[in-house]
Amino acid sequence: MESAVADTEGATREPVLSLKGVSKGFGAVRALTDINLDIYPGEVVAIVGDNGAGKSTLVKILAGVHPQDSGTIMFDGQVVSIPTPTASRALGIATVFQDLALCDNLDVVSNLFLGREIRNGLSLDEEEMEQRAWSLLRQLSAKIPSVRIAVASLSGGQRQTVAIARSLIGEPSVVILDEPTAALGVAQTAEVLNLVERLRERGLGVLLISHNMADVQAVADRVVVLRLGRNNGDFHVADVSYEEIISAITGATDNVVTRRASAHAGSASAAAAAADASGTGTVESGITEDFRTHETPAPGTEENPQS
Ligand SMILES: Nc1ncnc2c1ncn2[C@@H]1O[C@H](COP(=O)(O)OP(=O)(O)OP(=O)(O)O)[C@@H](O)[C@H]1O
Repeated sequence: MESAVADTEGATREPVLSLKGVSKGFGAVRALTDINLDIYPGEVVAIVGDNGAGKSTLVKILAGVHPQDSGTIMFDGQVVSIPTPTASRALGIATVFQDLALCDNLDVVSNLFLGREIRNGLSLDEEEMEQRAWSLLRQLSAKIPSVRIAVASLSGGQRQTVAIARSLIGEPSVVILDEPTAALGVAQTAEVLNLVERLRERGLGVLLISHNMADVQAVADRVVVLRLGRNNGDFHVADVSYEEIISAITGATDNVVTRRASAHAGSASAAAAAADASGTGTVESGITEDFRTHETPAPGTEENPQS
């Protein structure tokens, strides 16, 4: 699936990461079948799909947790294998899992440099690490009150920020974020989405796993839909509607979201017609944004045989 594309200046770009026909099974369960995916430098690609669609399995293959059964992974144009998490990091893929893997009792500097401490002779160079920590956090426009406080005392958004900043210490080319806003409130979510934009500005390829369509539409350039372990859509976010993404996720063109959307469109156009007649304003759609709240195939049915 790898293909060069022309950027706005006309220069061709190659994907930094490219998957071709990647499949993975667990016993009788086909978690992924023939997955194709390209990520370009400076691009945020959201992976969406219902529960069990295969998102975590895809992340784990790229993070070196599970090897794929078949298919090819290319990184910077070279075919690679990713047998271990160390191999994934060494290639330049940084994965921030939902648990963040921070040490709560250690301060921000210690967490950022954990396992990659800077030394001055035999002792740790605390001053250098502290300066680099501030510099990195400033580049990310991160709002961290002090780099010398224990991570336990930070908010959820700040913890996510520290985990993402730590992933950058190894200077990766691709960052994978697994549901980075799942446990966050509105303001903290906005902070993390700002951070994702900073990653894109640094020229990184970002793979964002998300269940939240507002996040996807706010920050992603492209959205790739997985359904029952297969590719089921690859859209430019600017060109696709919320209802089209939901249809690709659920595999149905008729579901509660699309029905509500057309009902809203119907009442909106009726209201607009009435407003036109009376000279007053229009009506906006009020569809919910987390697609998991909508109809999904029941486990064990033909629609969802894997559950
Ligand atoms: N280690 C495993 N052993 C057996 N089956 C697995 C394993 N990991 C995943 N699966 C199965 O693979 C399929 C894809 O699961 P996966 O966790 O990748 O989906 P997901 O899209 O991340 O779902 P969710 O949104 O619920 O996290 C599911 O049917 C799941 O039960």
